Amino acid sequence: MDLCTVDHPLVAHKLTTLRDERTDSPTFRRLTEELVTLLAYEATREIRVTPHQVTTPVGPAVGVRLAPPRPLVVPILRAGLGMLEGMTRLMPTAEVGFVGMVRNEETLEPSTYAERLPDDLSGRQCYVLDPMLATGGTLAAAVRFLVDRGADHITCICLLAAPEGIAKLQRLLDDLEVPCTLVTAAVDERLNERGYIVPGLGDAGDRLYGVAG
Ligand SMILES: O=P(O)(O)OC[C@H]1O[C@H](OP(=O)(O)OP(=O)(O)O)[C@H](O)[C@@H]1O
Ligand SMILES: O=c1cc[nH]c(=O)[nH]1
Ligand SMILES: [Mg+2]
Repeated sequence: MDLCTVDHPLVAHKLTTLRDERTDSPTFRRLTEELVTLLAYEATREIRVTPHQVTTPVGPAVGVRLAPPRPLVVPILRAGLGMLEGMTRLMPTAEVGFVGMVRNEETLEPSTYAERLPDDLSGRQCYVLDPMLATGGTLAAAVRFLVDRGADHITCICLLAAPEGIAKLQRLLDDLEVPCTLVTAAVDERLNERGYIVPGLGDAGDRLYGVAG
């Protein structure tokens, strides 16, 4: 798995406000969308295009357009839903599939409670959205799921990643035969004893949807 940490002052600025415990839910949601749009620019570098000719008011121009089949964007519910709008704004023709996963806060093991994806993902480029890569269990299971369905190119977009989670993802996806890239705004210091990213931003799902603010 390739790792891309997006090093950009605007990303760092927005991420700092996102981390701030005083940032309320509406602002948190808006910043999440803005950050995803910035990360998506990097994350879609390998998106497949095909030559396409148009006529400008002055004459013919050869350009490109996205190649079929349409890319698939997969937010991991619940927190990943906060990233969907920011992604589809950049790629409005993408198809969207959903996976609902929750981490057991005692064992830190993920379980899947919902899934709505195309049955056959052969030849599809997939973009998995989840703000937090902590122990890595959730994202590893989601990537496996997509590859088992035939996806042949996977890009995961996270806002924050822990070194432990990146290492686990590398280990668990070692045998993957399709290209897989992780794009993140930052790699933080470590996980705490409860599996939370330090310094992180707390519980992303709660800050997006759970806590009034
Ligand atoms: O890397 P891991 O250790 O597996 O943890 C990361 C997962 O935890 C969070 O979701 P959570 O389980 O809290 O569900 P939620 O989105 O409904 O809040 C986060 O959005 C990831 O999906
Ligand atoms: O730091 C963390 C770890 C898992 N899930 C979160 O929302 N935050
Ligand atoms: Mg949560």
